[in-house]
Amino acid sequence: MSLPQYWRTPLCLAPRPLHPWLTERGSLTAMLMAHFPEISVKVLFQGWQKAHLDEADCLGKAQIACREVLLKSQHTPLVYAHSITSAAALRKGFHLFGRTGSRPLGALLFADPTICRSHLSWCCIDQRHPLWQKAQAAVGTLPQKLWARRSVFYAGSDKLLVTEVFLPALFT
Ligand SMILES: C=C(O[C@@H]1C=C(C(=O)O)C=C[C@H]1O)C(=O)O
Repeated sequence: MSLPQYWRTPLCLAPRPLHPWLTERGSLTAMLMAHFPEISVKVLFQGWQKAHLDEADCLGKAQIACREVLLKSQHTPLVYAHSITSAAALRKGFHLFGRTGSRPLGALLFADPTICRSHLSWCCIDQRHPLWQKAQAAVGTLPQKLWARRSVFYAGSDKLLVTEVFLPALFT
């Protein structure tokens, strides 16, 4: 069992070039588009899976609907994103979640003024964390430590937990 990665890590411990990316409260996709050419979404997985250990407190331990993507600039991967919601939320507040396709999820979330967002939290993850393992499987060799952020989007009482892992092109 992997050790818990702490999502209350002080921002000052993150590499300074990552601070604007970690703290951006608007659409991360829009921010990437403003800094990199030809941003695209490569869908890696869209389906049902078990919540990770550090997600269970947000969405419980039942099977959850999951979307995993790479946000890329041309051939360069920039962000590995992992978004999860409940079966009930798929029928209600996040009914478009399963039909996003290669459109960025943010385009849907930030277009709906009724959807709210929690505070952002960040964490340094390593090879013990499933998201570090999935990012490496998707892009190949990665540094031993990566920084990730996460927040919860709310549609009424329905929750969508979005975690974004920042890849080396953004901090090296
Ligand atoms: C939430 C946003 O959407 C981005 C795109 C995602 C997707 O297409 O699955 C997931 C997380 C984000 O990196 C955003 O742009 O802020």
